[in-house]
Amino acid sequence: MTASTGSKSMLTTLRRIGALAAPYFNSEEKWRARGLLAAIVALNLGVVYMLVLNNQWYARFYDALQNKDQAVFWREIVYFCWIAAGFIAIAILKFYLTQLLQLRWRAWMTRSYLQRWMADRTFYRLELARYGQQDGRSPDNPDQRIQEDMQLFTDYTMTLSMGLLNAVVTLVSFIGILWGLSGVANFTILGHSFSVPGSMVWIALLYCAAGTVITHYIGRPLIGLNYQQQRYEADFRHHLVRVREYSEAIALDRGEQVEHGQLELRFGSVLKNYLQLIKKQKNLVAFTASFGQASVIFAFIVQAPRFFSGAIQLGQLMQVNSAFGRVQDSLSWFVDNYDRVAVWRATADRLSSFEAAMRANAGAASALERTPADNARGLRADGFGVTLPDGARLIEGAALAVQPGDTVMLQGPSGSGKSTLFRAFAGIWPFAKGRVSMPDNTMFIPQRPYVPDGRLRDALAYPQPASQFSDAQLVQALNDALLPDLAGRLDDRDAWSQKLSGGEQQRLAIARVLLRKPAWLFADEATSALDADSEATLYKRLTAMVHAAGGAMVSIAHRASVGDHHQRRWTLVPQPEGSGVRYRVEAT
Ligand SMILES: Nc1ncnc2c1ncn2[C@@H]1O[C@H](COP(=O)(O)OP(=O)(O)OP(=O)(O)O)[C@@H](O)[C@H]1O
Repeated sequence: MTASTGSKSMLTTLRRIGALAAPYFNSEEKWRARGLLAAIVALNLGVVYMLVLNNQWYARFYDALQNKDQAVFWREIVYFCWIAAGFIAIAILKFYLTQLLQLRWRAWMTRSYLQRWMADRTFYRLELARYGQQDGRSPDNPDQRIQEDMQLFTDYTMTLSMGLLNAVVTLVSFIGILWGLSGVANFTILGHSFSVPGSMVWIALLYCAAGTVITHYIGRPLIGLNYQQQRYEADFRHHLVRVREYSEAIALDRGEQVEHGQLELRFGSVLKNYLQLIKKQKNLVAFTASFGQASVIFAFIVQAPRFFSGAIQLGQLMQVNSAFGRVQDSLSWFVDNYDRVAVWRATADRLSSFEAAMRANAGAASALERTPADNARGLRADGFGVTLPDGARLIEGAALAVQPGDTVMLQGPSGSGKSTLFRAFAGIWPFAKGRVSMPDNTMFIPQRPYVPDGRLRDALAYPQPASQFSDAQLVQALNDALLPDLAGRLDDRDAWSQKLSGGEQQRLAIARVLLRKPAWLFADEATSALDADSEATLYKRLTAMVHAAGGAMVSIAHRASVGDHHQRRWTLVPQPEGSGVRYRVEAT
C-alpha cells in the first residue's frame, strides 16, 4: 500500500465513520445528542485552557524556587490548588457526560439496527445471502455486530475524536507559547548563516512527523489483524453456542471428538492471529515507548546551551520543557492511539459492511408478485418458479390452484424443493418469480417449529401475546393437539425446545394452529414424528378446522398414510438433465 492509497483508505474510513455516526445526530434525539456533544467539546476546551494556565504557573513557580522567594512560592501553591480544583471538576463532568452520550448513542444505534435487522425479515435474508456469497466478506455473526461492535464504535468514536480535538486545540495553544519562548536559533551551513525563529516548534514538528510516519508503517498491519481477530473470536463463540444448542444430538452421535476438534481449530485461528497481533503490537510498543522516553529529555538537551549560557532562567527552561511536552503529546496523538485507531477502523468496516448488507437485502425485492385474495378465490399461482441463492432453477412453470375445501398433499423426493415452495408462498424466499394470489388468513407449520424458552402459555400462543387467549382456550388447544399432560403446566417456565420430545414439539405447533384457527394451512412434515393414530386424529381436526373457516390445507409429507387425509396431489417430478430446471409440479 502506498502513502496515497493509505490516505485514500483513511479517507474512506472517515467517510464510513461519518455515515455511521450521522444518523444519531440527525435523529429525533438530535437536540439532546448535539447538546451533550457541545457540552463535552466545551469541557475538552476547558481542559486545554487549564493546561495553558498550568504552563504559565510553571514559569512563575520555578522562578520562585530559583529566587528562593517564599511569599511567591506559597501564593503559587494556592493558585495551583485552584487550577487543580478546576481540573478535577472538569474531569468528573467530562467523564459523566461522555459516558452518558455514549450510552444514549449506543442505545439508539442498537435499537435502530435491531429494528432494521428484524424488519422485512432481514435477519433471515442475511442468512440466505451468506449461502450465496463465498467472498468471505459476507456479513458473518450479526450478533457480534449488534452487541459488541456498536459498543466499541460509540466508545471509540467518542474517546478518539475528543482525544483528537484535545490534541489539535492543545497544539494550537502551545505552539504559540512555545514559539514565543524558543527564541531565534542561529546556525551556519556551508558558509551561509541562518536564523530560525520559533526553533523549538520546528524541532517538535519534525520530531513528531517522523514519529507519526514510522508508527504508521510499523502499525499498519494491525488494522487487518484486528478485523480478523474479532471475526475469529466470534466464530469460536458461535461454535460453542452451537455445541450447547445441539448438545443432545452431539452426545448421541458421539460427536464430541469431532466437535472438540472443530473448537480447537477455531480457537487455533484465534490464537494464531492473536500471536501475530502481539508481534506487530510489540514492534509498535517498542517504538512508542522509545519515542516517549526520548521526549522526556529531548527538550532539555536542545535547550541546554541557552540555559548554561545564562540566556534563560530555570523557570523558562521548565516552561519550554512543559510546552514542548504538550506540543509533542498532541502531535503524538496518532503514535499513542495507533492500535486503538486500528480497532476503530476494523469496527467501522464491519459495521459498514453489515449496514450495506442489510440495505441490499432489505431492498432485494422478490420477482414473485404476491397479491391478497379472498377465501372464495383461494390460492392461485401462475408462471411460478423457485431458484436457489446460487441461481440454480429448482422448480418452474407451475400453474397451481387450491380451492376452498381442498386438501392437497405436496410430495416429491427429499431435497426437491417442497419446503422451499412453501417458503415462496409464505413470501420469505426472495428467489422466486411469477404471480401468487392467496388469502391472508394463513398459517405455516415449519418442519422444525420454533419453541421459545419461558412460560408454556407464551410458547403456545407464540408469536401472539398469551394474554390474547383465555386459559380455557389454551387448555382446549392442548387437549385437541393430544397434549393433555401439559394442560396443567401453562405457567411453568422451561427450555421447552430441550425438554419436549420431537413429537411433543410437533403437537405443540399443531396446538398453536388449533388455537389461532386459520382458514388456510400449510403444514410441512407436521406429524412426521407421530404414530399413525395420532396423525389421523390430528389431520381430521386440522381439516375440520380449515373447512369450517372456509379455507383449505396443503401438506408436505413423505409417509403414504398422510395421503389418506388428502384428496389431491401435487407431485414434484424430476426433469431430464440439460432441461435447465430440476423439478416441475404435476397437479392431480
Ligand atoms: N438457504 C438455502 N441455501 C441454499 N440452498 C438451500 C437453502 N435452503 C434449501 N436449499 C436447497 O434447496 C433444495 C430444496 O430444499 P427443500 O428444503 O425445499 O427440500 P424438501 O423437498 O423440502 O426436502 P425434504 O423432503 O428433505 O424436507 C435442497 O437441495 C436444499 O439443499
